Amino acid sequence: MSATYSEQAPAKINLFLHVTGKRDDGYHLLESLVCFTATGDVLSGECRDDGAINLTITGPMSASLVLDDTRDNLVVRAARLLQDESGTALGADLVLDKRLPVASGIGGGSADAAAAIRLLCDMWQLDLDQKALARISLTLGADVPVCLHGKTCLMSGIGEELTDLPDLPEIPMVLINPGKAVSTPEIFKTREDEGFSISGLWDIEREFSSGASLADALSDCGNDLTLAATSILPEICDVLNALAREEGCLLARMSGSGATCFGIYDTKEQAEKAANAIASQHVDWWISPTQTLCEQTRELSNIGASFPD
Ligand SMILES: C[C@@](CO)(OP(=O)(O)O)[C@H](O)COP(=O)(O)OP(=O)(O)OC[C@H]1O[C@@H](n2ccc(N)nc2=O)[C@H](O)[C@@H]1O
Ligand SMILES: Nc1ncnc2c1ncn2[C@@H]1O[C@H](COP(=O)(O)OP(=O)(O)O)[C@@H](O)[C@H]1O
Repeated sequence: MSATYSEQAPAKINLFLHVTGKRDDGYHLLESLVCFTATGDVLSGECRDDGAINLTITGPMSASLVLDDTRDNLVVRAARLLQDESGTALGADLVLDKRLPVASGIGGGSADAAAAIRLLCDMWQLDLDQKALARISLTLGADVPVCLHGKTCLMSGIGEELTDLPDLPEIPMVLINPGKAVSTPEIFKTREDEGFSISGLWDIEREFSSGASLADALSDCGNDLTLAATSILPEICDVLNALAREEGCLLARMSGSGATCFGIYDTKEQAEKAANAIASQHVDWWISPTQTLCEQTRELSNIGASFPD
């Protein structure tokens, strides 16, 4: 029996997201402080020697994806690109435990693609250089390079320029999605008439010892896609208000192109309490109390333990 490999696909959070320009090909230039959370999908797999790539999708959010052709799934696309690049004759039976809401601004599909790259490079013992991996990841989506990087960083360009930042402490958070997908291209199109933010505002050397000091610095920034997203899905305002009104909330903001929003809380207890209180009023919302991944917790999660449900 062949060994089972497993990789975690943590949700990506855009702590701030500024749109700083637009390229001739229509892609937008961004500047975003990105971190990752202990909430995420889990990808596992076994090696095949016939080159076939099979994907089974399980988990609470699998219904949003199982009806799609799995050939279009970012996990399978990542696997095919790695096969082409490396020339390997190996294949894989992959299982994606889908826990993150789909098309929700926390990069679930991108995180899965990045997890597939990590898992298959390990399983197939590929020795591809960083340049090849960066190229493959960007081909899969603008958010895939940062998910492959997997560490707190400042993301710029269209998503391919990554600057490491001092690690964040473990910050208590609540993630909420109102249960409705939003389309990233549509959000960018809707904000067409809005101007651009200035780049270079974030002090890349600044260190934060607590969620409070981070939230304070983040209050000078924002998410430039919020106006467009709330005009398409006004429920996002309800989510932001629900997060902000709970005790201990230091900041409530939308991630990416939405609709998932995050609240930063002073303590873990306050985050848990807020999540429970909001869940009792909104049974159809996806609500996840969590925390940011920092160096220490990331090392622990690499041991192979899966994310908490
Ligand atoms: C907005 C962000 C912020 O982190 O997050 P999400 O909302 O997806 O989580 C990302 O840039 C999304 O990255 P990703 O979802 O991989 O985007 P892609 O598949 O490459 O592009 C989808 C579409 O979004 C628009 N797009 C995306 C990225 C970018 N820098 N400029 C753009 O204009 C383009 O219209 C593109 O056709
Ligand atoms: N493994 C996957 N998980 C989620 N979405 C996927 C996956 N593979 C392909 N997709 C497609 O990618 C699109 C963006 O999904 P996702 O990455 O979840 O969005 P976002 O980056 O906004 O959180 C969806 O429309 C979905 O159909």
